[in-house]
Amino acid sequence: MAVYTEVTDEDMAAFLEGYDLGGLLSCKGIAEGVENSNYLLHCEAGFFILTLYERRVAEADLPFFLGLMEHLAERRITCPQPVKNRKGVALGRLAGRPAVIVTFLDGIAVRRPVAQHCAMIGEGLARLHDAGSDFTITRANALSVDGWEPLFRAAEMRADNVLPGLAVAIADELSYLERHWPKHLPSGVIHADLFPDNAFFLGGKLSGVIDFYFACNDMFAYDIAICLNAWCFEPDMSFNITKGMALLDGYQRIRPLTVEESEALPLLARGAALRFLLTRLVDWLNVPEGALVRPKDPIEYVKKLRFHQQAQSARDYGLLK
Ligand SMILES: Nc1ncnc2c1ncn2[C@@H]1O[C@H](COP(=O)(O)OP(=O)(O)O)[C@@H](O)[C@H]1O
Ligand SMILES: N[C@@H](CCOP(=O)(O)O)C(=O)O
Repeated sequence: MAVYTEVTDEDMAAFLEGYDLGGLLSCKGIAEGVENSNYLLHCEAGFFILTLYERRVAEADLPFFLGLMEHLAERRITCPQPVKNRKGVALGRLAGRPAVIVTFLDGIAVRRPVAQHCAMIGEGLARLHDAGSDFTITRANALSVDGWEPLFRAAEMRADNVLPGLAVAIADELSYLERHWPKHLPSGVIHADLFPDNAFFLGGKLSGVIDFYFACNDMFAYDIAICLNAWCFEPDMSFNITKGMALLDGYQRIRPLTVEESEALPLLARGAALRFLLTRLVDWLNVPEGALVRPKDPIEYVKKLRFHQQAQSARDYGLLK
């Protein structure tokens, strides 16, 4: 359960007084997520999500995230919308943290995606990339290759307690990726965390996308690589090429990949696996005392990384052309 910051009833009531949402009927800490503190608010005006931004979200980046959600919604991407208070401002402060209320999205996040979900997520991702093309605020990816070394240093001394030999394996991979990371692939606004828990489905269709707090400007194909990692492995950590094919086909129905993007896919998949391995490792080793959170398993991403390290080409992910 991700609640790092508790909010007193008095503080909550004072905060909500600034909004036109009617009385608070109930407020529950949300069991999913690992990054921020989230509460489900039931107000007289309906259901809302209250997010208190925690350690990985820089307050200066909030105009990018909130502006992006508004921009995407104007281009028919269903995503949460920041709710403005009576002064017309969405970003507030609660219990010492930056805080925002967003609209609640209906839909179900699938626990065990099948190929059809992967096809829809591929298509949805490409639509999101297109919709972001005229968004004018930019944000560098703080968790791209330059951000991995500091994460590794924060976990290096204790990495072998999680898995013997892990520190050396990460150091070697980091050094390889730093030398080979591509620089000139097509780029734009990417979601950067489009995992199954951040995509909702309703009536057999992708109904909405949430959690834009890693969104940034980076390579489109890197976002695809993140999704291949998150959506196309089986619980035994074998890669399901049928799901990979579905995701890549779905994406290319909207935005075909360039030859350079296809060729870079195995390398980008390695980078994406290392990125999530590192944040999970750091979080696994540093659960804040008293926080209600279930940290995610870093070893899952060690296994995914091993698959990518032996991949020869994009064909190993189901890319046929
Ligand atoms: N706008 C929303 N509508 C409906 N549910 C939401 C919304 N935002 C968050 N949630 C719920 O809260 C959970 C945690 O949100 P998420 O943004 O993933 O947290 P974190 O910032 O910690 O990654 C989600 O898995 C989902 O169940
Ligand atoms: N997707 C990340 C963790 C952060 O995302 P959240 O949406 O689950 O809070 C991972 O799986 O490592």
